[in-house]
Amino acid sequence: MPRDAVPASPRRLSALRGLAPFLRPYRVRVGLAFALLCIGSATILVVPLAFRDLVDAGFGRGAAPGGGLFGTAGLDGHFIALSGLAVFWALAVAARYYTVSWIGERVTADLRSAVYEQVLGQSPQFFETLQTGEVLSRLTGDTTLIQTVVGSSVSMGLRSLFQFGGGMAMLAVTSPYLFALILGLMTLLAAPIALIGRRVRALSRESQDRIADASALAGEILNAMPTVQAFTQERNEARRFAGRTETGFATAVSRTRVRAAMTALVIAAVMGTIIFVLWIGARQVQAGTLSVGELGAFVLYAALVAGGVGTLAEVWGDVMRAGGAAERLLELLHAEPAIREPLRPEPPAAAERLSIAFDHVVFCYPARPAVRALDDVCLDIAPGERVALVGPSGAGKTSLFQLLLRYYKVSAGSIRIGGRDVRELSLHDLRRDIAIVPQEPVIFSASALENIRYGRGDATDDEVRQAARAAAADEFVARLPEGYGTFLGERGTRLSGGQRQRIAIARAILKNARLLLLDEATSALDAESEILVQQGLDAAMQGRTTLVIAHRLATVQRVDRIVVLDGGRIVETGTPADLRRQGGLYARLAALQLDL
Ligand SMILES: Nc1ncnc2c1ncn2[C@@H]1O[C@H](COP(=O)(O)OP(=O)(O)OP(=O)(O)O)[C@@H](O)[C@H]1O
Repeated sequence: MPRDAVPASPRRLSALRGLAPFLRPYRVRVGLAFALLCIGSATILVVPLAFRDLVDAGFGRGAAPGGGLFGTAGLDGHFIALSGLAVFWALAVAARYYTVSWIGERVTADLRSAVYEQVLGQSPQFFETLQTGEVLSRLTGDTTLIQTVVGSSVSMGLRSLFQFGGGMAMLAVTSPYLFALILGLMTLLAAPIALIGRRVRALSRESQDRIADASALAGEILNAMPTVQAFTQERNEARRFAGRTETGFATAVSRTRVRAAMTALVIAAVMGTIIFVLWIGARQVQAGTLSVGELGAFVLYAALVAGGVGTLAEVWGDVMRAGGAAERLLELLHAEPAIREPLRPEPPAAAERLSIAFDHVVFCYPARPAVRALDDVCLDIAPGERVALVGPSGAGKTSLFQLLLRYYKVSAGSIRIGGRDVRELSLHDLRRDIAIVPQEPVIFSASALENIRYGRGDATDDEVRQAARAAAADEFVARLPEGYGTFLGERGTRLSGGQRQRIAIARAILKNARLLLLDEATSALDAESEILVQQGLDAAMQGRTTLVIAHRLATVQRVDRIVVLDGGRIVETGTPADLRRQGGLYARLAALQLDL
């Protein structure tokens, strides 16, 4: 079901209350806005009275002495007073508009930042179930809805409510008979207009959904352009998009048709009522039971009431939609990260080199609780030792890295770094001690310099260059059009796979952490650059506890120990030479790869 089509429920509206903490810091401004709103509304309710006196004093029989709004002022006096009222009203409206919009923008900005910060603290498990596109749409679309409501709809609604309530009261005071007439006509016309209004709302939601469909399709396809072109699907994709746009057009047209009919009905109803009341009122004026000014004031109040009702209907729709938006945002805001920080974290170990210990570690991914990705893994790694993890695809090598970084909770057993259980360290301290080169390096849309500096924000330009040299990245970066200042494009699209990998290695070297994790760090490199990068990595591994995942066994011949994983279990450990002698899984893999 499209999310906007969810019917209104009290729960959705009460979600708006969850926004109160965001308004609280600005309560003085909120109070000011409310005061301005009251002043503005009161002023507009006085205008028809002034109008009545003006007409009666100027053109009619003259106001009763001392009975008008401005006492016994003459025609000029009335005009001056009326102009004064108009200026005052204009100023009050402008001041209210500014204050309320300011609050709306401020609250939206605070809400966006708060939600974003909360999302950044979530563990990877969170992103497995919630698509990033969904988070983005909540951050932009839903916050904009709330901005509309806080920054204008609520004040418009309150103003219209005042206008409606005040107008009705003044109508009753000005002429009870005509008021009763109008009330009767309005009740008669309310039902058909409300019915059509509901249909318009449903259709406009539908047309929004159709637009969202089309842009979702475009988003996916634009991200996959090389594939689309390689399979020469441009025409098909254009047709698919045009199809969805057409559906959107058809929905929009049927909405417009209903809306046009409704506009005709509303105008006819409002004008009909006014003309009818004017007619009856004119007869009363003729009969001398009503003054011309009173009739004029009555019509003005009737227009105010009609305007108020129209705005209230519109605002109600906005408020309902904002209720849904608030619900979705608060859901993100109150999402508890699956990985909890310890209440009283231990300080990290002080040693220069850190040991790692996996103690009977069992691990199932939350998405597949029945499958053990790691099964009773026990592994002690001495400080400064270099250990290679090898094994077939899906054996659980990357999962070990994920657990070291505490992206997930172990299902059983424990992991210690430098003697401290990872659960007792703060996530910040734990991850500060780990430099990782992931399987698929991430390049940000920034310069080469900034991309490497991501490893350590306070590194000098010289330190960045040194790290780049160690990762054999210096030479290719220097040849880029603007050297280190070259913009690398979104997701690093302007680099080759091997170049991306070297940037990631330089970043990890620059971080200079006590543990180094390499996940197939050199898989995308040609033989020549691999030798260069390997030299850089060898330098980086010096004196550092290092875990290397490698499929190509040639790259891990110089490590201290090889651990062979299969189906989530450690099946062999030893030096490369030992393992070949044992004639197990490693020996088979080595025979395939090294002895060709
Ligand atoms: N997020 C996840 N949710 C559920 N299962 C997962 C997830 N990530 C990995 N797995 C599963 O866990 C098992 C181990 O995966 P892992 O990535 O650790 O293997 P690997 O040895 O690193 O493989 P490769 O060498 O291909 O990278 C695989 O069967 C995989 O399908």
